[in-house]
Amino acid sequence: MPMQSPPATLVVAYHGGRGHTAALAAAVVTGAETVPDVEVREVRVDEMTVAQWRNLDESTAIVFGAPTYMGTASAAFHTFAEASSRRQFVRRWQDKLAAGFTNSGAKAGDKSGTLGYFATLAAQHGMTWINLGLPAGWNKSSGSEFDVNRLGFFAGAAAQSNVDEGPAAVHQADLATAQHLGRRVGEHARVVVAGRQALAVREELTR
Ligand SMILES: Cc1cc2nc3c(=O)[nH]c(=O)nc-3n(C[C@H](O)[C@H](O)[C@H](O)COP(=O)(O)O)c2cc1C
Repeated sequence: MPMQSPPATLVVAYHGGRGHTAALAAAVVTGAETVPDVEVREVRVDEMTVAQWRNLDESTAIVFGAPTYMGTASAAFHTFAEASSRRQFVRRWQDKLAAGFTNSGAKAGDKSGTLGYFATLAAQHGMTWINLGLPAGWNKSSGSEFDVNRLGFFAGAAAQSNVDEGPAAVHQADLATAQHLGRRVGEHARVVVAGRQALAVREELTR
């Protein structure tokens, strides 16, 4: 008889400055919500409560997000990351899945610094990094700025928003890329939960 796995839980933990990164966070949530058996939450890392820390502690996957400021994640995100060291000391986030997304004003804008920082944070916690899993878009004559992964990042989802426009102008290709990341992490989280449960049952049966 097929076994019902408990739901996986995915938390999008982000700092949004003027709203562009928040729009991307919403897109990650939308993508993750398309995956069955995955519960999705969003927390703003500059407004953490005890309950939200608990959400992170109990999650299967955490997707980190922040605007790129001065070539790295925003200071508010770094404050959250430093606060997470209490979890790191006791390996509380060990073996969770992790991924990341960022927005910047320039097309490149040193966003790799931010995505690389997220991956390092994940590694310090012993988390497993999920990359974007998409080829580069907009890199051939038949391509366009509306290609998914139009900016050609691989470590995570990267977006560019003009500094003189509001969050409503976040590029639709970047929103689609963020949705893809949410779906991808959700799918991996679901597999991890189902796999762990199957292993536990097998070990129980062979005891
Ligand atoms: C303090 C500060 C530093 C910034 N540094 C960068 C940068 O290094 N690279 C870049 O392309 N844009 C930079 N920007 C532009 C922001 O990345 C961009 O406005 C931001 O991602 C918008 O997202 P938000 O609305 O979530 O803040 C910077 C903006 C600020 C305020």
